[in-house]
Amino acid sequence: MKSTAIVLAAGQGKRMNSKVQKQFLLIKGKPVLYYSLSCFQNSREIEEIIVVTGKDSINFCKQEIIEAYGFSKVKAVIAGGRERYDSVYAGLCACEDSDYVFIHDGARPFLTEDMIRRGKEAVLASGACVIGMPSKDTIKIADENGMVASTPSRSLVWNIQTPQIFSYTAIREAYERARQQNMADITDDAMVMERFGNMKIKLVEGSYENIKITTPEDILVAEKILEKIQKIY
Ligand SMILES: Nc1ccn([C@@H]2O[C@H](COP(=O)(O)OP(=O)(O)OP(=O)(O)O)[C@@H](O)[C@H]2O)c(=O)n1
Ligand SMILES: C[C@](O)(CO)[C@H](O)COP(=O)(O)O
Repeated sequence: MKSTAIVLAAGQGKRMNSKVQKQFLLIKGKPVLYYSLSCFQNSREIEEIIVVTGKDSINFCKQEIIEAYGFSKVKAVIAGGRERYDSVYAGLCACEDSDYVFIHDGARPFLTEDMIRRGKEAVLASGACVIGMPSKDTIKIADENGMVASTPSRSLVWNIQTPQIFSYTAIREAYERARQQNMADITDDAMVMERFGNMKIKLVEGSYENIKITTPEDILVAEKILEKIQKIY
């Protein structure tokens, strides 16, 4: 059985507001993208990696990250699209003979082997799962006027992370159907499966440290997390 990691690094990083795209910013001397690639490279559960990046960053990625750090499982570095879901679709189209895909934000450096293993177990059992954590905050649903409409029970609310892991055939089919429709409000792959697929999605525990680097203060938080986990990369 072949598992492929699709690592997304084609975003503009507008909310980061930096000259260098956030996936290439350095945390303790290494690019953000390095950390998740390193985890997939060292994982026994992953056979190959596809990196999706901006058209203008393909050579940089190949030379300065994949060759420089010896990420031998990377099979292809391809151009993404305008939206995250376009980049995911490009990654899915680049897969060959994959049984399972781990779709991961390159902007989330701190996934772990344990998460990958838990995700693999869940996808083998159910065909679709997402990594996430129970919400620590109370969540409110707003109405169109910015007023509180309702409060879901916090015990049922999760914050969703990546990787999001699927049977390849099931997520590819869901994406093919979705692309015939309006995808404008789609923010993750589970939504594609929920709306256009045929599998129930298992929630699998990730970690509160599995943050997405989004705004400038996240880099400071990431440095602290890295100091804390003292991971040898
Ligand atoms: N067209 C896109 C948009 C996003 N991503 C990737 O999807 C992940 C999550 O997206 P997000 O954090 O929103 O990144 P950006 O789109 O770069 O950020 P922003 O919305 O601030 O521009 C990131 O690893 C990003 O590189 C991508 O591959 N292709
Ligand atoms: C996929 C995701 O990371 C799950 O939390 C998130 O939805 C990506 O959203 P973004 O707006 O592309 O950062």
